[in-house]
Amino acid sequence: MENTAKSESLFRRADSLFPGGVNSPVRYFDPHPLFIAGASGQRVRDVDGNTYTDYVLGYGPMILGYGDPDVLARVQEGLREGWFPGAPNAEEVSLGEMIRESSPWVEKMRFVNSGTEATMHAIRLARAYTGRKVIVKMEGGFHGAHDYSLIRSGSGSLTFGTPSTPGVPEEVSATVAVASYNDIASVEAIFDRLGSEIAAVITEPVFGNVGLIPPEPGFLEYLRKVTSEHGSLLIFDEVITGYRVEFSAYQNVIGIRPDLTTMGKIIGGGAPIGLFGGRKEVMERVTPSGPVYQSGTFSANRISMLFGLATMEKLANSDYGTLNRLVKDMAVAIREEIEGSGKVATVNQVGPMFQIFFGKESVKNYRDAMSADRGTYMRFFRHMLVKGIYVPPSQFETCFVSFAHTIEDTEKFVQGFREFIRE
Ligand SMILES: Cc1ncc(COP(=O)(O)O)c(C=O)c1O
Ligand SMILES: NCC(=O)CCC(=O)O
Repeated sequence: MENTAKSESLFRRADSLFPGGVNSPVRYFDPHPLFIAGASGQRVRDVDGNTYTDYVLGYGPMILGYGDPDVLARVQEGLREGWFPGAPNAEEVSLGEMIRESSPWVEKMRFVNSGTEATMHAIRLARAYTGRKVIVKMEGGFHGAHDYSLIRSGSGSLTFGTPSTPGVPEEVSATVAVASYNDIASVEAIFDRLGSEIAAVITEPVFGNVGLIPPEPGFLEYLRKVTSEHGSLLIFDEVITGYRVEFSAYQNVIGIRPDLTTMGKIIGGGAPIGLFGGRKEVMERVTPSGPVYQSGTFSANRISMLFGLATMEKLANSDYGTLNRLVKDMAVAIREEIEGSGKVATVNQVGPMFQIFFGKESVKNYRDAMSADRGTYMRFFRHMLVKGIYVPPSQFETCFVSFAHTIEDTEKFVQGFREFIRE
């Protein structure tokens, strides 16, 4: 790393305030995280003045890059009217309409403040609607940090070695059955045993919290079929994938209709947001139109709605095809570097998301990801940081590319990778 004395000093203060010195565990890395002072386009600048081309993008929301002038102007204009929470506003209607027009299977929705809230409420709603208790989730699937889903979960809960965290009552964990992503037989076995008790299957359509893993052909189709046959709901957690690959939820890219969808990240343009939505008859069970309680002081607050609206309006006119091609070409170049080096590694890529795994020929499920060489990944992370490139400080996150990234950026990334893999 370059000189990071100011980050180090801030971390010392932070460490006395926050557990582990951070306000979310995924931000931590040894010996201390970088404190970011500013960000513009595809780059972030730390408090010591070092700049990095960023492939973290705030863990996903910043698909336009940072400080987009059109978003900023729109939000500044809107904020002149104030930033009141706790009352309906015109912006929530416009954003909701925009989402339903571009993701029509989200017939009715509710805005919340995070992806965690979104999946928590979606799960409760599925249980209420079906009158059943059991939730099926995928091993390594991450749906936020609440009790219902922190069971053999991904992201920071893997990185920090607490796959089933202390503090979750056994009674809650006992209502969750864990299957394997991309493994139809593992889902089938659970339905054979518990079919009539299963309220819902929840999964990320593209796995993004054990690194990145695309769905194998037929897997998501099978989830749709088996849930329909058993009267269970299918929940797609699109907190990462919503509006990532095209201007729509990923469900429309693959043509599979879930009963409920959760979103977050991009639809709030970098301000706190979450959404759960889906079939009208299911969503109408939510208070006040139905009995399933859900509320929030800051839900659909005007700041998040303004950021979301400005970002989504811009995304509606953005060329996802070019972005996806840029990242696909980058993945091809990385693959060539791996082959040329004679080393064992692989890269998974879907649209503007990718992740590299060392020591594996291919990564198709959670077990593959877990057996990748995490030590080498962390050495790669540090190597790239020295080159001025910031990738997530964990094997179990996904690299994101924004509309602000250029071919020069991706070439520089590939060059950094080449130096590392040949070393
Ligand atoms: C798929 C998925 N679901 C849910 C969440 C939780 O979202 P949040 O961090 O906004 O609570 C995340 C990421 O954090 C995620 O990747
Ligand atoms: N992929 C996991 C996340 O994006 C979580 C971010 C956080 O908890 O800070």
